Amino acid sequence: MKYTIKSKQNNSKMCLVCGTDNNLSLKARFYETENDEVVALFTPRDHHQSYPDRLHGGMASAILDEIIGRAIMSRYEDTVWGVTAELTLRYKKPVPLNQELKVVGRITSERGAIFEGSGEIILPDGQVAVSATGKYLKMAIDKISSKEFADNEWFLVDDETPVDEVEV
Ligand SMILES: CCCCC/C=C\C/C=C\C/C=C\C/C=C\CCCC(=O)SCCNC(=O)CCNC(=O)[C@H](O)C(C)(C)COP(=O)(O)OP(=O)(O)OC[C@H]1O[C@@H](n2cnc3c(N)ncnc32)[C@H](O)[C@@H]1OP(=O)(O)O
Repeated sequence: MKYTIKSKQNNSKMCLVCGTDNNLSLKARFYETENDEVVALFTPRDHHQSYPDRLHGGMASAILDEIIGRAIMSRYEDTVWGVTAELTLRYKKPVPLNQELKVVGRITSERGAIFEGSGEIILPDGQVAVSATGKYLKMAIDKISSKEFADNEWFLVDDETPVDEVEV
């Protein structure tokens, strides 16, 4: 499936998944698509491994958690944020290291302060390696972060080559 990209989301400095200044981070980039999903591109490295040549399940969980959490921001132009209350994973195939991988996530339901979503890590051959469903509680940004933090540590990183489409 081909996803048309609408916009790129911000990165942060220290997040384990999207932190640009965190040497251990997955350094993932996140894009909002025309069909209201979020797509991430990332390349797991040797320091993210569990068994040799295999991404640690906790790291797979981390990026799936984040992509669902980011899908709600996409729906509300960054005015609604969430914290994870529950996350369920299904590890179907080993996730390789040192190859660019794609992740897709979306919101599946919203009622009051709770939203739910799902996401998948997709292998280069198109197979789903890990899938997740999660439940989140909406939280005002001032309960999670300060204005100073947002001003200094939440920013857009321009791509050297702009990403207009992602084929998954
Ligand atoms: C512009 C500034 C930018 C700053 C950002 C910078 C960097 C960030 C970088 C990247 C990230 C960007 C976006 C990614 C977004 C997300 C991805 C990562 C998210 C996380 O990695 S986040 C860390 C892990 N996560 C936590 O740190 C949560 C810890 N935990 C709590 O903080 C509480 O536990 C809480 C708030 C969950 C509940 O607390 P509470 O006291 O409000 O709970 P309470 O009991 O009152 O429940 C109220 C209603 O929620 C229902 N409810 C509660 N828990 C439930 C559950 N598990 N399942 C089903 N329903 C549940 C109740 O049933 C009730 O429902 P009802 O009202 O209908 O009765």
